[in-house]
Parts: sequence; C-alpha cells; structure tokens
Amino acid sequence: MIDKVFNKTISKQFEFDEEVASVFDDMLDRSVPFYKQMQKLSISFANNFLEENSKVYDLGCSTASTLIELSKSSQYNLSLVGIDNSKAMLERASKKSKAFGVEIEFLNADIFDVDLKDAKVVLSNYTLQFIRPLNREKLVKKIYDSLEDNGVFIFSEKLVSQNSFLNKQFIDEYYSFKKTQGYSEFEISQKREALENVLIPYTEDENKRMIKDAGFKHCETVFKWVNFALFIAIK
Ligand SMILES: Nc1ncnc2c1ncn2[C@@H]1O[C@H](C[S@+](CC[C@H]([NH3+])C(=O)[O-])CC(=O)[O-])[C@@H](O)[C@H]1O
Ligand SMILES: O=C(O)C(=O)Cc1ccccc1
Repeated sequence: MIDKVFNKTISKQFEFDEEVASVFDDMLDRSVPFYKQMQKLSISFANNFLEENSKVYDLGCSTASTLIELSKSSQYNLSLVGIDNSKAMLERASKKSKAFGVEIEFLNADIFDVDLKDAKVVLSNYTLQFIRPLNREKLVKKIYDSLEDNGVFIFSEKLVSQNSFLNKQFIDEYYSFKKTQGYSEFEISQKREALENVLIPYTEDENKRMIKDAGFKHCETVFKWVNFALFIAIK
C-alpha cells in the first residue's frame, strides 16, 4: 500500500502503529535513500560471517524484509530471530515470512528485554536512532557482550552533521530527495514534526565513538548517502 500517513493533519508523535505498519515497506523504500542497496549490502556482509546454524538477530525487524532476503540468499540453514516492539509490524512480518516459506522466530518485545545469546550477526537497520541516547550506548554494549568472538554488528542510521552549515544542506538534499519520491512539502513537514524528539540521529563520529566505547575492535562505514549510512562493527 502507498504511504499517505502524513497527507492529513497529524498532531501526535510518530508511532509504529497499525497505520504506519500497513504502508511501511513503501514508506521505507520511498523515505530512505538507497534503502534496497543498503539492505543488499548488509545481507552480503552478514553472509561472509555466517555458517551452518549461525544465529542472526534483527533488532527492530519491522516487516522482516531483511531476514527474509538474508534467508533466501544464504547457502546455510540459519537460526533467525526478529525482534520488534510493534505488534502491528510483527503481524505483517509473520504473514510475509510464512508466504515466503522462511522460518523466523519473532519476539514482540523491547530490544532491552531480550537475551541475544549465541549471536553471530546482529542486524539493526534504522532502529538505534529511535532509542534514547544513554540507553542507546547501553544497548550497543549489550550487543557487544552478546556477540560471539569475531561476530559482527551491522547497522544503518540517519545522521546529522557536526557542522551546522552542512547540516542544513544535508536536510535540504534529503527533502529534495523526498520530493522526487512523490512526497509533498506538507507531508514532509508533517512527518518532520511527528519525528521531533522521537528519531534522534547521531553524527557519523558519534556512532563510531559509541561502537568503539562498547569494545568493538573495528568499525567501518560501508555506504553513505548525505545523511544516511550503513556501518559494520567487528567484535
Ligand atoms: N525499543 C524497541 N524495541 C523493539 N523494537 C523497536 C524499539 N524501538 C523501535 N523499534 C522498532 O524498530 C523499527 C524501526 S524501522 C526498522 C526498519 C527495518 N530494520 C528494515 O530495514 O526493514 C526504521 C524506521 O522506521 O526508520 C520499528 O518497526 C519499531 O517498531
Ligand atoms: O527522517 C525522516 O523524515 C524519515 O522519513 C526517515 C524515516 C523513514 C521511515 C520511517 C521513519 C523515519
């Protein structure tokens, strides 16, 4: 379904509710520059670290597109766990994975409440940005502690620039991108307001600092378009 969530006047904060879940794949595809390419890259980097029966967690799995694509691309039988605190998202995820014949264990829970044991790969695309700072740092430490030796954390995030002049250009570029994707100025500004204090982006350096502080030995930016980036962190 086509995303028209912000085509009407909205006074509440952004939520992953039934309405958002029902149009989510279209929303992500049209709102995140190079979303599909970054998803493909996260899958191919993940595949390099996986073997038979490896355990993979997707934190904030939404409708499970990444885990489904990962399973389809892998030569191995994987143990896949998708975690999301939105019931509406997981209902869709469950239907979709059944339709594709992919076995995934779904946990309708807060990421903080789940034990990520035996993790070889932890994926989290565009989800840390919704976790409050301080908690975000704690979560990344928990991911580090849960990963097996040489395990990897692959994540993508919306970014801000440290430089206020460039930051304004980042925002302008992103809004022109959204216009090319068919969103109106009204929809763009409504969504911006709804996301205020809900989506809290870090700079690229802050993300890398957080990863290093948690103990990861290496962190690389794998892909970047203006204010969106994919990172890989190796334990
Ligand atoms: N504390 C939390 N605990 C569990 N889930 C959470 C929490 N906070 C947010 N979520 C969930 O994280 C997901 C973020 S969307 C991820 C896209 C996906 N990775 C994709 O590549 O398709 C990104 C976006 O909408 O920008 C939503 O489904 C939330 O319900
Ligand atoms: O930051 C924005 O304006 C976005 O639209 C990013 C986004 C994409 C999909 C869900 C939530 C936020």
